This record gives sequence, structure tokens and C-alpha cells, in this order.
Amino acid sequence: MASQEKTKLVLLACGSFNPITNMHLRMFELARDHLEDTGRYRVVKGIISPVGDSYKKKGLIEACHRLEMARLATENSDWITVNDWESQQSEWVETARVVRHHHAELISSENINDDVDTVRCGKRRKLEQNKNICQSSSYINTQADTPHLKLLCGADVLESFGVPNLWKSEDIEEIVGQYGVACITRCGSDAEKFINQSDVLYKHRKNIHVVREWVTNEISATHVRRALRRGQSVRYLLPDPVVRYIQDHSLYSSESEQKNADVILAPLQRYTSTN
Ligand SMILES: Nc1ncnc2c1ncn2[C@@H]1O[C@H](COP(=O)(O)OP(=O)(O)OP(=O)(O)O)[C@@H](O)[C@H]1O
Ligand SMILES: NC(=O)c1ccc[n+]([C@@H]2O[C@H](COP(=O)(O)O)[C@@H](O)[C@H]2O)c1
Ligand SMILES: [Zn+2]
Repeated sequence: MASQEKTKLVLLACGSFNPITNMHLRMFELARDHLEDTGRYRVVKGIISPVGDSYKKKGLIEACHRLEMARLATENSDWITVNDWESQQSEWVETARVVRHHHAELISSENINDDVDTVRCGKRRKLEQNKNICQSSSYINTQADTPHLKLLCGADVLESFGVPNLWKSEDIEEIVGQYGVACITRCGSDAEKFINQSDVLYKHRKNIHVVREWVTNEISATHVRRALRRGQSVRYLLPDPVVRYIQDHSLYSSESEQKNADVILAPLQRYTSTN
């Protein structure tokens, strides 16, 4: 397939990034290789979207630090970017909404780029129109010339779709059905088995790309925070500028690990109280 006929693809990773690790960055490289190897896609951009503080996960430090570390980690990448929209919202934002937001932004910027001569106020009107058009389900990931968006996650996040009161079923349907997922295998999770056992995931299995990480890599941010609390080295688990940032700002202590210790995670709080 000629390069111009391939579907342009943007990968969006949502998560705590508390802190960002080398494995978070590897996820993007692994997914890009896998998707481009299908011959159908050209991956043009990666977006890291750190979750906001109102997610209330235990040990979650302030978004400003997590964002800055993600920026430092990606400063040498020519395609992975960091976006603060999600973390700037006053309340925790469902991942389906984050995906929708970035898809709308993509379509808008594509159309604006195509239309450089449009006068300013016309441009703004066009942006609004585009947001409405591209949020209609018939438009999502169906236009060959505009970039498609897929959620990038580890197999543990895919498996978390089965946790009661954590995800709305319509959000799962929207993410896997209308956008698609690139899922990196992770020790302790069996993505293929989980897809097989879930009716909705099985229905959309062609839209879920399971990316096998052969160099099994068990780096987790939890492990990194634990090592830091114990004064152990985390070098080579994180990019050097991130290690320096953590040292300079004395991040990750026993005290910070207790943040939100007695608070219910935002999605559980939201969906349990409405059930
Ligand atoms: N080692 C890994 N292998 C595969 N996916 C990973 C790995 N580490 C993180 N991810 C994925 O990266 C995304 C962001 O994850 P997150 O910020 O929760 O990192 P984490 O290392 O799992 O942190 P924590 O231990 O705090 O949960 C998620 O989709 C998660 O599944
Ligand atoms: N219902 C939902 O949309 C939902 C539920 C749980 C987690 N999430 C997201 O998944 C990511 C998971 O991050 P952690 O693995 O760090 O908890 C976060 O970005 C979070 O916002 C979304
Ligand atoms: Zn995690």
C-alpha cells in the first residue's frame, strides 16, 4: 500500500504517569511498530495525557509535577507529545470523553491546516462546526484522509474494564467500537483471554490490537515510588532528566504515598453513587 493511502493514526495514552517510566515510552514505540507492520497505518503522533488530581488515586502527586516529568521524558522524541487538557479539568474526566476531545481537536486542526486563508472569525465558526461534525458517530475513524485515534494502554487497563463500577458499558463500547485500542501485554494480565471472555470486546476484537512485548518488562510506577521511598536508585528505569527532577523537587516520600489513602477513586465514587 502506498504511503499516502495508509490511514494516519494518533495514539493516545491516558494514565497516572506517577511518575512516567521508560516503559510508558516503550509502549508508544512498540505500538507504532506493530501498527505500521500491518501495512495499514502510518502512526503520526503520540499523546500522553496525565490524569487530573481529582482522580484521587492513592499516592498520586500533583499534576504539575507529573506533566513536567512527562515533558522532560519526551523532549527527545520527535513524535510523542504531552497534553495537559485532561489534567486541567476541575473534575475527573472519563477516558471516553478524553478520547472524544482529542479526536475533535485532531479533526479541527486538520481542517484548519487545510484552510489557511480562512478569515479569523470564519475560522472560529468552522472550528465549532467541526467539533459538532466530528463528534457524530458516523464520522469517527471513518474518514480515510483524516487521522484516526486509538487508545494506547497496557493489558491491566483493558482488564480493568471488567471491574464493577469502574467503567460505564457505553464508554467501553465507544472506545473499542468507534476508536479502537492498542494494548501492550503486561505480566499478570492475559489480554487475549480477557477479550475472549468479554462479549463486547470479542465483538470489537478486530479493533483491539494486542501488541506483544517480548522483552517482558515489569517496570511499574508503583515499584519506582517504592524504591524512591527506600532511598534506592531508580536510574535506567526512568529517563535521566526525570530522575533529576524527582531529586530536585524531593518527590515521592512516605507522606506523598499516603495522599488519597482514605478517599474513594473518582470513577468508583461517581458510578457507585449513581447506581
Ligand atoms: N510495564 C508495563 N507494561 C505494559 N503497560 C504498562 C506498563 N507500565 C505501564 N503501562 C501502561 O501505561 C499506562 C499508564 O499506566 P500508569 O500510569 O498506571 O503506570 P503504572 O506503571 O501502571 O503505574 P502504577 O503502578 O502507579 O499503576 C497504562 O495503560 C498501563 O497499563
Ligand atoms: N470509566 C473510566 O473512564 C475510567 C475508569 C478507570 C480508569 N480510567 C482511566 O484509566 C487510566 C488508568 O490509570 P491508572 O492505571 O494509573 O489508574 C486513567 O487515565 C484513568 O482516568 C478511566
Ligand atoms: Zn497502573
